Amino acid sequence: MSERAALLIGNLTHARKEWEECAQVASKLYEYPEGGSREDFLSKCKSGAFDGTYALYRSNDSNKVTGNFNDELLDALPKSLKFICHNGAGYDNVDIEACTKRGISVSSTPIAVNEATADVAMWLMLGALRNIKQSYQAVHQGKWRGDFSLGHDPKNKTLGILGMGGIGSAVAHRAKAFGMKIQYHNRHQLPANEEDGAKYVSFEELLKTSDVLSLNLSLNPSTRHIIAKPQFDIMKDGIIIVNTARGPLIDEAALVDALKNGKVWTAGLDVFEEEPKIHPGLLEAENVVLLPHVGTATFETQRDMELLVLNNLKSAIKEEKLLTQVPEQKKAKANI
Ligand SMILES: O=CC(=O)O
Repeated sequence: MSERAALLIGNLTHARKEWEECAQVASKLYEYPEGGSREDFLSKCKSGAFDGTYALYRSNDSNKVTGNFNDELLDALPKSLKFICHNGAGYDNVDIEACTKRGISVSSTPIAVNEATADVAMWLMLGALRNIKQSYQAVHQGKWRGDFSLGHDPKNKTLGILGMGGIGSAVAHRAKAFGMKIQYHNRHQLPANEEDGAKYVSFEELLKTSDVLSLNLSLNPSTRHIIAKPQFDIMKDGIIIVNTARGPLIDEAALVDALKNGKVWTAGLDVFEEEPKIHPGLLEAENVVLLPHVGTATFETQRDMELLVLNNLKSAIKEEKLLTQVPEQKKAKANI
């Protein structure tokens, strides 16, 4: 077997020991910890510092350092690279088509993220239903209830889920326990046994008839700004928007307008169009609940995600296949 080294880009917090154990299957372990820069990373790659790398682990936060995995970066990586194991359910910062063209397989971390992200979606949904920001701020400012107004119950409200994958289904499961009626839209209807009573509707019907809309789909060129002014225009007046998926799914400026003119009653957001920058209209708005992209930020989930990435890495080195390869590549398998 030719050399099969592994490269860790970014930090591992919960599964350090398991990473070190990868030395049993990899011919060598390289590390490029956080703290560098894209320029530095590219020059190390070009100088041969990671030669022989066959599979790499890419932490989600390392994107801040290396930037997106695009043509430029893929060209600089060692030619021996065959597998990219990305830590994150979303992988919009990896150019999958460019990887496929080079014969590089990519995995992400679905499943491991489902429960924690769905918990945060419910937290934001309940917060938005109660328009919690006003009373939360008032009590912290010593104003007791302040300019208090009543919220809404989830019970009997129609929750529209855009993207009924693992996270969407976990949101549906939780929302049902709160008495919500669930409808969803996907490119394809799920088999009846996976719908768990949720109603499949068209995208337009979802927008027109939902009281609360939860975004649980991935970001790609065809879903960027899937929610913009024309979509807000046909929604019910007073709809509530929850986004725990990716910020650029929503045209943030259009959301700010819709919050101002009352089309959207409140919103609960964990993700933003230009993270970590947040549209000033959202920061100022009294009717939004904001979190700084912490959907998967629990000890248990972070560890599960790290372990899943490492299991992908080990499977790549030992068996030349990934456990959770991204779906686009499964379709384009012929090219890999
Ligand atoms: O946003 C978090 C993830 O993609 O896992």
